[in-house]
Amino acid sequence: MIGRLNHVAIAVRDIGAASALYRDTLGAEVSAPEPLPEHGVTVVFITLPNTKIELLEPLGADSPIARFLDRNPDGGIHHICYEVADILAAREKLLESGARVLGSGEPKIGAHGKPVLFLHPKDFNGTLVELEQA
Ligand SMILES: CC[C@@H](C(=O)O)C(=O)SCCNC(=O)CCNC(=O)[C@H](O)C(C)(C)COP(=O)(O)OP(=O)(O)OC[C@H]1O[C@@H](n2cnc3c(N)ncnc32)[C@H](O)[C@@H]1OP(=O)(O)O
Ligand SMILES: [Co+2]
Repeated sequence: MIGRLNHVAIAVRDIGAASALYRDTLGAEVSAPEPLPEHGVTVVFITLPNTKIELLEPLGADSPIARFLDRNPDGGIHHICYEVADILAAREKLLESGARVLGSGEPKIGAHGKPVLFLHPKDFNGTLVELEQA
């Protein structure tokens, strides 16, 4: 079902400082910050030769990453995103297997303009999984 690793997301308190670290210290290609109110985050993408790193800073009072940062004050790896060819077919198969699809269960449009879904970390070895339709 899953294909390429689309991105690894890191939750941060200060996306400006984290961007500067990747750009100036690690010499990476870093995008401008983009606020995504429907996801409760501001996002920056770092393009690597084989995948991307997604930096996430909380946006708004109900950000889904606020509690994560309370528990991990220095930030940390928040989720991994795998590509799937057909997100609705993937969802049906996962639900049949007993996995929990987060939120309403309906895909939202993600940072790349494509449908995304999230799977509960307790069902995937303690790792929050995002699926993005390729
Ligand atoms: C930029 C757009 C998009 C893209 O296109 O790439 C994005 O990536 S948006 C990214 C932000 N959006 C989301 O994360 C949406 C899905 N997330 C959620 O619905 C929630 O964050 C969550 C996963 C349900 C957790 O919510 P929270 O309020 O923190 O729940 P709990 O505190 O009750 O935690 C329950 C349990 O799960 C553990 N947990 C929580 N988050 C993670 C995590 N990121 N990785 C691993 N484990 C996690 C938490 O520790 C709790 O464990 P216990 O204490 O043992 O019960
Ligand atoms: Co993501």
